[in-house]
Amino acid sequence: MTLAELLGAARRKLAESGVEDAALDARLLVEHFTGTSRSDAIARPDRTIDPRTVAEVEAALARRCRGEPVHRILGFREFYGLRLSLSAETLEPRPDTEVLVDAVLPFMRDVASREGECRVLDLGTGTGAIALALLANVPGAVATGVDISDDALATAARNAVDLGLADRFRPKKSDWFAEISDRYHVIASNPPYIGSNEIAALQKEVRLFDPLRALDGGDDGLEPYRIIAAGAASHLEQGGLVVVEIGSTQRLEVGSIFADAGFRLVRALSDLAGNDRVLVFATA
Ligand SMILES: C[S@@+](CC[C@H](N)C(=O)[O-])C[C@H]1O[C@@H](n2cnc3c(N)ncnc32)[C@H](O)[C@@H]1O
Repeated sequence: MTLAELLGAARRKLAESGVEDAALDARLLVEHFTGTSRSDAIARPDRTIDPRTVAEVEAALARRCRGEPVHRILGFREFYGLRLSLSAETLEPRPDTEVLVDAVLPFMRDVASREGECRVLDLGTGTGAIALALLANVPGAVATGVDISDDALATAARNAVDLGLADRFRPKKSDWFAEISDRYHVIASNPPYIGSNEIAALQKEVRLFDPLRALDGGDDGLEPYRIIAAGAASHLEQGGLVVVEIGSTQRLEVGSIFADAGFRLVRALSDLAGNDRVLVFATA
């Protein structure tokens, strides 16, 4: 089978199964398993693909047709220009979370240049996405990535090594602040924020393949914010910031949870679709 034939067959199979981005997903899977690039498809469409590789592509397409997200099949996803490995207990990092990184980078650069170091605590680090993106962009930063999942912490640690950031990243097992005693200039978190009874209604790509612990924010989806707001003041350096990702309908509720804990809202940012997505707080 040629590369062009394989690409065409993959596109058709995904489209017939109702996969939304059939052409893109087909290309990503074919390129990954054949070790080819976009330009190979143009410059060498007649290149022969061996039967074993075709079988690998077919197995990957079958997984995608059953609803498994394309990046789970690939085993990695790009976040803020960084290639992050995924594992069973890590959330697949989402482009919307890049807004959170943008929101605190200027503050972190200021702190690092003024004080020589900027310390970040990433609560619920998963793949390490937030912490590692911040470290990659602020050479004077150091980060502690907290998670309750050993699998996620192992993956975050591996990603830090792969990206050459391991000397500034400390993975730490903790139930939110329970094992944390230091103070930080930035406390960042993209916590689980879906209400427990809303999980069943999520798209199957999310419901079946993102870990429940990364999604479930308790009865009203706000429980982690209550814990983070309650513990933030005693873990924040003077003049520091708390930055959290929120669900698109949670701005007022999360705002009042932090206000009750003694914080004022400094900035609210929207995601790429214009939904409320990130809130930045400072002590009132
Ligand atoms: C929505 S995911 C965010 C992952 C990553 N920060 C990102 O933005 O892609 C939430 C993370 O919180 C972690 N988590 C859930 N409960 C926790 C707890 N009690 N203490 C610490 N981390 C927790 C989950 O394991 C998961 O990795």
